[in-house]
This record gives sequence, structure tokens and C-alpha cells, in this order.
Amino acid sequence: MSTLLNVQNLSWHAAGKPILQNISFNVSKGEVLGIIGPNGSGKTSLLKCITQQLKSHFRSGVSGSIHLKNKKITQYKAKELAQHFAMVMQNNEASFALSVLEIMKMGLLPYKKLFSFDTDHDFHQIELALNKVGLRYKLHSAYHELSGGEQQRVLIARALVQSSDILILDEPTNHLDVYYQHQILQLVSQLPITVIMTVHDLNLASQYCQRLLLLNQGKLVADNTPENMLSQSVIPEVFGLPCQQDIDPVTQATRVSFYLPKVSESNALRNHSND
Ligand SMILES: Nc1ncnc2c1ncn2[C@@H]1O[C@H](COP(=O)(O)OP(=O)(O)OP(=O)(O)O)[C@@H](O)[C@H]1O
Repeated sequence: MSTLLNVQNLSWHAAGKPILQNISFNVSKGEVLGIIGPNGSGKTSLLKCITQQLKSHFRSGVSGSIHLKNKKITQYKAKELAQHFAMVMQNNEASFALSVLEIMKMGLLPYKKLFSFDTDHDFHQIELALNKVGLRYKLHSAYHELSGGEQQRVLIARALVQSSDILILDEPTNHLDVYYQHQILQLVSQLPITVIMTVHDLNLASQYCQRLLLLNQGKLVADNTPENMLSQSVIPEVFGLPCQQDIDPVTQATRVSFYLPKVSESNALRNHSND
């Protein structure tokens, strides 16, 4: 598979502390890559650096290089980046009183010229994408009146309409019930595009990602297939909990179960992970 994205020695310092430290990896075309790690380990920051979402005053703290299709990411214009990356980030919608249709139309903006009109084809694409997330019937509803899970599904549908090369999802299953967690992850993992997503649920990550990056304290500590990643001792070390690994009898995916240890055992693990 050809390399689409190349990240070399990426570091980001902000507010006097290192947020990301010397991170290097490649993403191949068509890969479904999951980024896992404890709270505050740098998952969202990594997505923001890759997609050039850091506010301008933070950019001076970034070092290393990111290449998209062999071209430095900083050399892309904002509109070009919007054609390459479709994103669903956390807490990023100021929707005011927009309808679902208006939110969806934003997904088509990277391809529109100033003052161009919406076409029947645009409308059809929007309907198709909403159908995929089970929300066609909400087309004319007010976005801010939808539930958190419905809003998340609209944003995912909007990312589908954007039809970019790379889909970036920050905790896509946040707010979703178990049916839609699986429905959405199956949908995105079967798209003929590259997907990079942060996932807290390691078993969902194992089931739907082809490869996992494990971050801890801003460092990339493992880069492996789900099977190999979840069987490593680094998992209980980084998450500070003992775990047991087995194979899900239905999906055949590698599965991990965590359990709370006795207090003394738990402190030993936490201390070890912070060494
Ligand atoms: N703009 C910023 N200025 C200062 N510190 C920041 C900034 N953005 C993130 N951080 C810090 O960087 C660390 C990593 O944050 P980040 O949101 O990337 O973690 P995460 O792995 O996505 O966490 P979570 O699982 O809780 O969503 C945190 O300690 C956070 O407080």
C-alpha cells in the first residue's frame, strides 16, 4: 500500500510543557488506523497537529514534519486541506439555529465556488449520507434540538458527504448507543478511504481498526496490529489496570477485559506507568 501520510519526529510544546514528543509513523492509503491511550495522552492533540487545526499562536511550538502525499502539510491551502480531510472532532459545533440540511451542506463547501448554487446531485448526496446513519427523516429538523448521539451521527454523515481521502474522527462513538457504535464504526471501516480515529474502547478499536497507535504521556509507545497490541504487557502498564486477553468467539477479534485490582496492586501499576 502506498504511503499517504508521513509523520516524522512530531513534537508539540504548549504552556511550557511537552504535549507530543518525537512521534513518527506512516499511514497507508485505505488503512483504518486507531489511536488509543489514556486521558490526556495526546490523542486529540495529534489529530489537531496532523490536520493543522492548532490555533496560530500554538504553531510555533510544533516541530518535526508532516507530509501528505509527499508534500509538506504546511504548503497546503486551507481549502485544499478541507478536500483531503473530513473531520468530526469533539465539541466543535456552534450550530446556532441551523437545520440538519444546512449543517450537511457545509460538507460540500470545500468543493464550491463563491456564490455557486446547490444542485439536485448535492441534495441527493446529503440524503444518501443521512440515510447511512439512519437520520434521513431528520433532514429539516433543527440541529440543536437533536440528541447528542443524533448530532454525532449528523456530523459523521456530513463527513461522508465531504468525500475526502482521509476521514478523521475524534472519539466517534462518544454519545452513541451500542447499536450505533457498531453501525457507525462498521460503516466508516468499510469506506474506500483512509480513516484515522481516536478510540477509548479498546475492544471496538480491535474489532474495527487494522492498526493501532498507543500514546502515553505524549509519546508513541506502540504501533501494531490490534492482535499484537492488545496482547502486550504495555497495555496494563499504560492504562494502570491488569487485564486479560482472549478472542471474541463471535467476531474473532482480540478482546481485552480489565479488572480493578486490590489497592496495593493498583498503586504499583500506576507508579510503574508513570516511571
Ligand atoms: N492548547 C493547549 N494548551 C495547553 N495544554 C494543552 C492544550 N491542548 C491540550 N493540552 C494538554 O495536552 C495533553 C493532551 O491533551 P489531549 O486532549 O490531546 O489528550 P487526549 O489523549 O485526547 O485526552 P482524552 O482521552 O481525555 O480526550 C493534556 O494534558 C492537555 O491538557
